[in-house]
Amino acid sequence: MRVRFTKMQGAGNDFIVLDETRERLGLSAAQYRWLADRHFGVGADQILSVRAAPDPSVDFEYVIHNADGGEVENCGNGARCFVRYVHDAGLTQRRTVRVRTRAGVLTLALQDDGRVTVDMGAPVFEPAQVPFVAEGLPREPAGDWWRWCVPLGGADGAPAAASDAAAPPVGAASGVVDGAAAAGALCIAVLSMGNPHAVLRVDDVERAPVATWGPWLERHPRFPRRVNVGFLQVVDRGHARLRVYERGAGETLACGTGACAAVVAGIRLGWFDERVDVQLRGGVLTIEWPRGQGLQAAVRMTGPAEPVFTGEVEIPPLPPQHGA
Ligand SMILES: N[C@H](CCC[C@H](N)C(=O)O)C(=O)O
Repeated sequence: MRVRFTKMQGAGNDFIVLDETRERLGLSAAQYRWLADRHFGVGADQILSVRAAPDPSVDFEYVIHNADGGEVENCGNGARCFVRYVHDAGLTQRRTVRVRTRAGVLTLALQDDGRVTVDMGAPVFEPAQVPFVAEGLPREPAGDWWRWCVPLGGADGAPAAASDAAAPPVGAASGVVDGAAAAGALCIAVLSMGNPHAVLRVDDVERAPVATWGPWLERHPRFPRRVNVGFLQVVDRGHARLRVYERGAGETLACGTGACAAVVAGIRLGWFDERVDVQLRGGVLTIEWPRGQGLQAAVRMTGPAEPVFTGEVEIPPLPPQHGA
C-alpha cells in the first residue's frame, strides 16, 4: 500500500502523520510497527492519524499509535504537531482547533510564534482510572493522592517487598531522592493525563536509572495497561528537568503528557509553583496547572511543533506478529 506521510517533531518527540480525512488506510498493528521502525521503515516514536470529525462538536479526530503498534489514549507533543499539520495542510483556517482523541476532547491553539498551546484537561488521580492496582499500599495522608512507595531492601537498593521483588537495584549512584534515603522506599507518584504516568524524583536526571527502572515500571503488574515513567529533577520552583521512558516507545527525547504529569505531581507535592519550564532532552515545554482552582483544573502545555519532511512509502503486507 503506497502511503503519503509527513514527518514532524515536537521537542524531539517524532511522529509520522497520516492524513486519513478522506479515506481510512486500515493499517494493522504490524504495519504501524513497520512504519515506526528506524531501520526497516520510516522511523518515529508514534504515528498520528488525522481523521474527519466524528461529530459536529469537534473539528477533527486523531488517533495515536506507539512504535510498538499499540493504540494509546493521548499524546501531548503529538497534539501540537497535529494542529500545526492541519493548519499547514489547509485542512482548517482556524488557529484554535478542537480535536477528539481516545482520552476526550483537546483544544489546541497555534500561537503567532509558531508554538502551540494545548488544554490537556484535568489530571486524574483515582487509581482505577489510571489504571493502577493500589491494593495493599498505604494510603497517603493527603487522602485520595496515591504515591506508591516501593520498600527497598539491602544496600543495593533492591526492594524488600515480595510483591515488588523484581525491581532492579536503585543504588546510591542513581540519584533517586524521593523517599529512598529516609524511609527505605522509592516513592512514585501515579496519575493519568488521559494516559497513565508514574513519576519519580531524582537529584540528577543524567544519573537517573532510566534504563533499568523505566522498563521495570512500564510493565509492572500494578499497571495493567502499562505506564509511562518520568524521572523528574526539581531545579527550582519554576524549572525542572525530565527524562521519560515511554510506554510502547522506550526513552524519547520528550513526552508532553509526561511533562504535564511530572509538573502536576510536583505542584501537588509542594515542589513547584503553578507554571514550570520543563527541560527535556529534545527541548523545553511550559506547563501550567492553576492548582488553586482545585484538582479539576485543566493543565496547559505550550511548546514547539515542526514539520521535518514529507514522503511516500510502500507499506508491505505483513503477518500480524511482524515486529511484535
Ligand atoms: N507513549 C505514550 C503515548 C505518547 C505520549 C507522548 N509522546 C506525549 O507527547 O505525550 C503512551 O503510551 O501513553
